[in-house]
Amino acid sequence: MSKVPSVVVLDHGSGNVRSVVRALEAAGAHVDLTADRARALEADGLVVPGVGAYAATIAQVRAVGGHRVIEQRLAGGRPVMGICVGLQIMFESGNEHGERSEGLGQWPGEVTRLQADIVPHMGWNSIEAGEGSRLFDGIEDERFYFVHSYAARTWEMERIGPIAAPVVTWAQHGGDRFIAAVENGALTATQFHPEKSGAAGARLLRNWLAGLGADRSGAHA
Ligand SMILES: NC(=O)CC[C@H](N)C(=O)O
Repeated sequence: MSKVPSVVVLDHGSGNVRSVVRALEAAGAHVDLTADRARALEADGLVVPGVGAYAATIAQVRAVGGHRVIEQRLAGGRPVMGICVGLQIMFESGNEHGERSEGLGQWPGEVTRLQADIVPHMGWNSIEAGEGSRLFDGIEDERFYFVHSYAARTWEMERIGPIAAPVVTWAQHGGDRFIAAVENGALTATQFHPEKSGAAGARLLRNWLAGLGADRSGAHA
């Protein structure tokens, strides 16, 4: 019998986390909002949400030791999901208001300002799910809610030998194309807010939870 997946939402001082907690609970997870290292390592899944500036967010994540927890989880193939700035800090760096900040470097490339007449990109938008995506399985109306002025606008990570290439999902705003989601083994991230994206967002979170392999009882058939 598979148990209810346990998820830690990393409490690094960002706003908007309560809606992430509620959305994950509605999707069927037991959720803790904490920065406690042991609990963040032990949970079936770790979610790194974030709203606000890149520099402040990465500083907050480092201040609670989140960067070490993320590294340690990913080294052991334990799932992590980044949301909004939580996606952005997974890249090498971010450049907001002329301030360049070093990110966690899980993916090469820099997060830069959207090149569009209307910024921030705020509202519902469609996405082009990457081939082989599991995150968007079963989601017919692929429209999600975005609130951002910066984005990863290029994908520089090539396939590395037998290692499967990450699945990258794109979106467009004002003629500018940017990364809307990445599925890279244990690391998943969305630029949009699944917790604000209605039924599509709820299904996406259920899809992510389903992949957590919550049954860690060892009683594999
Ligand atoms: N929603 C946000 O906090 C936006 C995150 C980031 N500062 C951006 O503008 O892209």
